[in-house]
Amino acid sequence: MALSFYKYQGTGNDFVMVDNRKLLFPAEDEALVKHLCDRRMGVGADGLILLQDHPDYDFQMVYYNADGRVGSMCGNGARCTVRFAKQLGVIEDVACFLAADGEHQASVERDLIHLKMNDVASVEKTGNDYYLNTGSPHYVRFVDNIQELDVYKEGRAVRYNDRFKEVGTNVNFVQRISENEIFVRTYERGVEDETLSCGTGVTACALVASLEGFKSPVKVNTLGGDLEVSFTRSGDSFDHIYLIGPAKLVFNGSVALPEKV
Ligand SMILES: N[C@@H](CCC[C@H](N)C(=O)O)C(=O)O
Repeated sequence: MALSFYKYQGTGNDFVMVDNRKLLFPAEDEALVKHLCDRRMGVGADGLILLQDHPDYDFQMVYYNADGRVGSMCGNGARCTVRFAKQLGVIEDVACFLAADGEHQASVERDLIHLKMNDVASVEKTGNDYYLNTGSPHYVRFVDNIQELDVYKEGRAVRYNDRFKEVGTNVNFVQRISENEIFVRTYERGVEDETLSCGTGVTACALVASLEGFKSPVKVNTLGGDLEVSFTRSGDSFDHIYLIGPAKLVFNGSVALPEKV
């Protein structure tokens, strides 16, 4: 049996996308999702996303990390899903959809997707670092040597420390580039490696940057490309948060499904 899929990437965070409006995908099969995300034995991706119908929304996105487990909110994946929905004719240029952390609005504006993120009620300061949830949990640390940093080693040290080893966290490293520009590298939970960008991570870092004097909008450079985050801040609470950036179709195809072991 073969599965039709589309491969999308949002600033290098890449996803296997499946039109699951007929609900034919075995959504409980973690081993299958992990196989499809495997970069040698499968299609290869940071995650897998099912686009599904929903009675109250234009569509619902179901996100899985590359480890096969259902994940939390995926900002880059959501931007790719909006582009995918437009490609399928499910939407035109605006969308109201359901994700793991609730309802999101989005719009397609030429080659950029504008995604409204959920409000952030507070940010925890821990030493010189920060911890917050932008739909997924993010630990944020400012550094001065971001290009030389061993993100895998330093990210895993936080992700598997006594506080986070059970449920995990994404770990972001931030360097100031100019008065309103930062560079972000992310070790991603559930991928268990550095990804070229992480949308909820970029959002978290931009909000934290504003606690350190940056003003909205914050330009965020990542290894996979550039994004922008705009927001309204009141103390350490944030709303009207938008993650803005490109999302592109890379290829589509069909993949043989492994025989059940
Ligand atoms: N890459 C995603 C984040 C996906 C969820 C994350 N791996 C987690 O498990 O928290 C993004 O673009 O936000």
